[in-house]
Amino acid sequence: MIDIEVLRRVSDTLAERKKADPDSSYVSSLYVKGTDAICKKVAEEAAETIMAAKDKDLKHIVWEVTDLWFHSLVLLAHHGLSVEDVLAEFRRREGISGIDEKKSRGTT
Ligand SMILES: N=c1c2ncn([C@@H]3O[C@H](COP(=O)(O)OP(=O)(O)OP(=O)(O)O)[C@@H](O)[C@H]3O)c2ncn1[C@@H]1O[C@H](COP(=O)(O)O)[C@@H](O)[C@H]1O
Repeated sequence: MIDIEVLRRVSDTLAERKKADPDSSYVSSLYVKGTDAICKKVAEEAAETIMAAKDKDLKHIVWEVTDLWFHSLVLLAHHGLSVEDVLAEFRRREGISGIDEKKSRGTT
C-alpha cells in the first residue's frame, strides 16, 4: 500500500506555513514572493526532471520528481487547494481510459 499519508502531512504543514515567518520557512518565503516565483520553481523542477530522465539517472529522477511534487503542492496551497483536491480528481478519473475520454470530447 502506498504511504499517501506523508503527502497529507506535508500538505497540512504547507497550509500552516501561511502564518510562518519567511525568514525561517522556505515555504513561507515562496508564498511572499507569489505565484510567479512558485510557478518558476515548478518549471525549473520539471526541466530538471526531464534532464534526469534523459540521462537515465534513476536516483536523480526520484529526487527531481519529489522536488516537482513538493513545489506543485506549494502552488496548490498558495491557491487554497491541497493534495486532497488532486486525489479527488484522480478518484474521479479512475478507470476511465484516456483513449476513451479523448474520443468522448467534442470536436470544438
Ligand atoms: N519537502 C520539502 C522540500 N523539498 C525541497 N525543498 C526545498 O526547496 C528548495 C529549492 O530546491 P532547489 O533544489 O531548487 O534549491 P536551490 O537551487 O537552492 O533553490 P533556489 O535558491 O533557486 O530557490 C531547497 O531549499 C529545498 O530544501 C523543500 N522544503 C521543504 N519541504 C517540506 O516542507 C516543510 C516546510 O518547510 P519550511 O517552510 O522550510 O519549514 C518541510 O518540513 C518539508 O516537509
